[in-house]
Amino acid sequence: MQISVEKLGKRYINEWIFKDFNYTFEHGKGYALTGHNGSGKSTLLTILSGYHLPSEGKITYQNEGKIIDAEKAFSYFTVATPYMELIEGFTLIEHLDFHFKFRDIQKGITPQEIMEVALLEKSANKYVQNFSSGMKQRLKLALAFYTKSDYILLDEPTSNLDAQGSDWYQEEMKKVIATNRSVIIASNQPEEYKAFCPYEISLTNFKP
Ligand SMILES: Nc1ncnc2c1ncn2[C@@H]1O[C@H](COP(=O)(O)OP(=O)(O)OP(=O)(O)O)[C@@H](O)[C@H]1O
Repeated sequence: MQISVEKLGKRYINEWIFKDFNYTFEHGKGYALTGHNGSGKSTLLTILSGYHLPSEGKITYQNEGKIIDAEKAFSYFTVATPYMELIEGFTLIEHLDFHFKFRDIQKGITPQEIMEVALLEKSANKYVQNFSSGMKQRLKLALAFYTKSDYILLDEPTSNLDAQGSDWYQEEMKKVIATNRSVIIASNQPEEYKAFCPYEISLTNFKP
């Protein structure tokens, strides 16, 4: 899928966060959204995935030359962001069973394998609300990596991860890149994106 963004702007009350943002995101490429705290990286991710509306401008989603309705574009994305809520009242296995009912998962991947990949196999029957923040982050990332999607959107992906978790992220991202999907990573930590995102977009440049 290609995402074309024209004259995009977001304003909260009287403050423009960014304005006149024009860009085309191509299939199979890696993009980093950088910029100072508050420059709008997370906000732009939420707008690209259709979770929030822009204040002005236009986003066009196209797949193999065909326009995709904005309302249907969400199925082309997986996200691991702070605004993506896990279902706290489910155990891990219940959460995965629920997720598998609603989204297409990468071929041949089972709930058990997601647990193993996310280093959570000992927590199958633990309630998600009792997970540590690092465990929640690994679960979010594993769901984003192993659910079928054209675009993976990540917001500060290694926040809450320890050294082992950060190494795990690096290894999983290498596999993601090899599958020819697009990734867009909002981050100010070069180690989270440098190896995977040849294209860097600084939102600081779009502050009016
Ligand atoms: N719902 C909201 N209402 C008002 N202002 C908001 C809202 N959401 C975000 N903002 C403001 O928009 C600006 C951009 O926030 P955003 O979280 O997108 O920045 P960021 O670049 O991701 O920051 P950080 O690097 O700190 O994560 C900030 O000034 C923030 O206070």
